[in-house]
Amino acid sequence: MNLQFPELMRTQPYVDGRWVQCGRSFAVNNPADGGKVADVGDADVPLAESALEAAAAAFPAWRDRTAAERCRLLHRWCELIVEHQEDLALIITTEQGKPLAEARAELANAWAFVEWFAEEGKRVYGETIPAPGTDRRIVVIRQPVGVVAALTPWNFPSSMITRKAAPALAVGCTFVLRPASATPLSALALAKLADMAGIPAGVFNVVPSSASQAIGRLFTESPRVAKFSFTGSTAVGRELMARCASTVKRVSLELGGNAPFLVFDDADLDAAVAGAMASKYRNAGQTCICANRFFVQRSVQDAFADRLAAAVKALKVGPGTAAGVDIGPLISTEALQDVDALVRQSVAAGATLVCGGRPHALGGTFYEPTILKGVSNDMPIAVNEIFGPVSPLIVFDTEAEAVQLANDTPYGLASYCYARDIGRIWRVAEGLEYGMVGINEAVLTNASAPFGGVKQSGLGREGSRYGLDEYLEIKYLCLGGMQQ
Ligand SMILES: NC(=O)c1ccc[n+]([C@@H]2O[C@H](COP(=O)([O-])OP(=O)(O)OC[C@H]3O[C@@H](n4cnc5c(N)ncnc54)[C@H](O)[C@@H]3O)[C@@H](O)[C@H]2O)c1
Ligand SMILES: O=C[C@H](O)CS(=O)(=O)O
Repeated sequence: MNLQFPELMRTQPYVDGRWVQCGRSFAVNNPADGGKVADVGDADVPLAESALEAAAAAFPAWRDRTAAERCRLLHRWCELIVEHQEDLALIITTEQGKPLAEARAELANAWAFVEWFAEEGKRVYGETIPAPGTDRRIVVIRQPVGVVAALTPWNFPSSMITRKAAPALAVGCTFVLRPASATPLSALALAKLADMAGIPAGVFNVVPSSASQAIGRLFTESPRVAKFSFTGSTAVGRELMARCASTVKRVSLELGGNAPFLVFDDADLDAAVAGAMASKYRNAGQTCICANRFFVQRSVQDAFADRLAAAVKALKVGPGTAAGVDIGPLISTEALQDVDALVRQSVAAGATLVCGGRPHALGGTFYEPTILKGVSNDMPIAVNEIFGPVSPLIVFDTEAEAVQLANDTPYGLASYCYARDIGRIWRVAEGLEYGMVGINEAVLTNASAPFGGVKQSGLGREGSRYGLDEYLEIKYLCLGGMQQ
C-alpha cells in the first residue's frame, strides 16, 4: 500500500500507549484480489485483559480532565484524521473493498462524529428539581460510566469506531476496542492518530484478534467493563447481550436490518430511483441500512422497475481503487455464496430476474448488480438481510398493505418512504416500526442524527446528543439540612 504517511500502517495492538509485539499474527487480505495486505499481531485474552486494566487505570485522570481539555484533544484527533484522509481511505478500500469515493465518504462521517462529540462533551448538563420540602435540595448530575469495551464490524472500518469512541472519550470514559479481524488496519491507523493527537495512554486501546469469541466473553463478563457497545449482526448481538447479564452491564447494540423502501403512486419516480441506487448499492449492498425490500405500488411498478434497471445496468463493477468503479467486491467468498444462494432460492420460489443474478465475470467475490421482480415477502431474499447488491421488487395495492408488509420482520432499523401527499407521508412514517424513516431521502447517516433501531435491530442510539447518553450515568444528589 503506497501511503503518503507510512507510519499509519500499524500492525500491532495498541495498549496503554504502546504498540505491543505479539507472538502470533493473522493475515488481512484484500477482498478485490485475495492478496495479503498485512500480518497483524493477534492479541490474546491476557493482552485484552491488560488493555482493560490500562483503561481502568487511565479512567480517573481522564474523567477528571475538564470537558474543554477533552474537547481540544478530540478536535486535534479530528484534524489529524482529516489531514490523513487520503491514506485512511486507501487503507479502508484495501482491507474492506469499497470504492475509494465511498471510503472518503465513510471518513467524512468518521471525523464528523469526532468533531460533533468533541463539542457535545461540553454540554453534559445536569439539573436542579424543585424539592418536595424546604429542608432539602434536589440536584441531578451526569457522570461517565467508566471503561467501555466495544466490538465493531468490517463494513465500515473507521466510522463504526469513531461513532462509539468519540462520545465515550468526550464524556470521560476510556475505551478498549476489538475491531473485526477482516479490517483491523483502519482501527490501528485511528489509534496512531489518537496517539499523535495527545490522547493519553490507556484512554483509547485497540486489540485486533482472531479470538473473537474469547475476547467477546471477556468484554461481556469482565467486572472492569462498565459498558459494552456492539455493532454487528443480530444473532451475535443477542448472544453477547445475554452474556452482559452476569454483571448487569450497560449495553448498546447496533444490529442487523431489513429496510423496506416504499414507492407510492404519487412519488417522484426519478427521486425514488436515485434514492434506491444510493441506498441499495452503496458498499455493494453491505450496509445495515441498505434498502432490503422494495415495495412498489402496482400502478407505478413498471415505470419504477424500468428506470431502476437502466441505472443498475450502468453500474461499473471492479476493484475499489480503479477509477469510476461503483461496486466493489463482497467481503468474502462466504458472503458471495450467501447472496447467490438467496437469489437462486428466490428465483426457484417464483421470482423473476430483471438483471444480474450471478457471480460477476471478474471472479473472486464480485457479484453482478441484480434486480428481482415478482418477489413475495416470504421469499428468502425478502426475509433475510441480503448484504449484497440485490434489489427485490414487491408489488402492493394499498397504503395499509404496504405498511403491514414493511413491518412484517423482526428487524426495525431503517426504512424509506417515497410519496408526496403529506397526509400519507405522516401516516406511513408513524406506522413504520423502525428507528429511522427516510422520507424522499435515502442517505440517512450523519453525526447530528440519532442512529439506531427498534425490535431486533438494536438498543440505544449513536450520533446526535442522544448518542452521549449511552456513556453517561444519572446521579441524584439530595442535599438535606437546608431547614434554617
Ligand atoms: N446497526 C448498525 O449500525 C450496523 C452497522 C454496521 C453493521 N451492522 C450489522 O453488522 C452485520 C455485518 O457485520 P459483521 O459480519 O461484522 O457482523 P458479526 O456479528 O459477524 O461481527 C461483528 C463483530 O463481532 C465479532 N464477533 C462475531 N461473532 C462473535 C462472537 N460469537 N463473540 C464475540 N465477537 C464476535 C466480529 O469479529 C466483529 O468484530 C450485519 O448484520 C449488519 O447489518 C449494523
Ligand atoms: O452499516 C451501516 C452503518 O451504520 C454505516 S452507515 O450508517 O450506513 O454509514
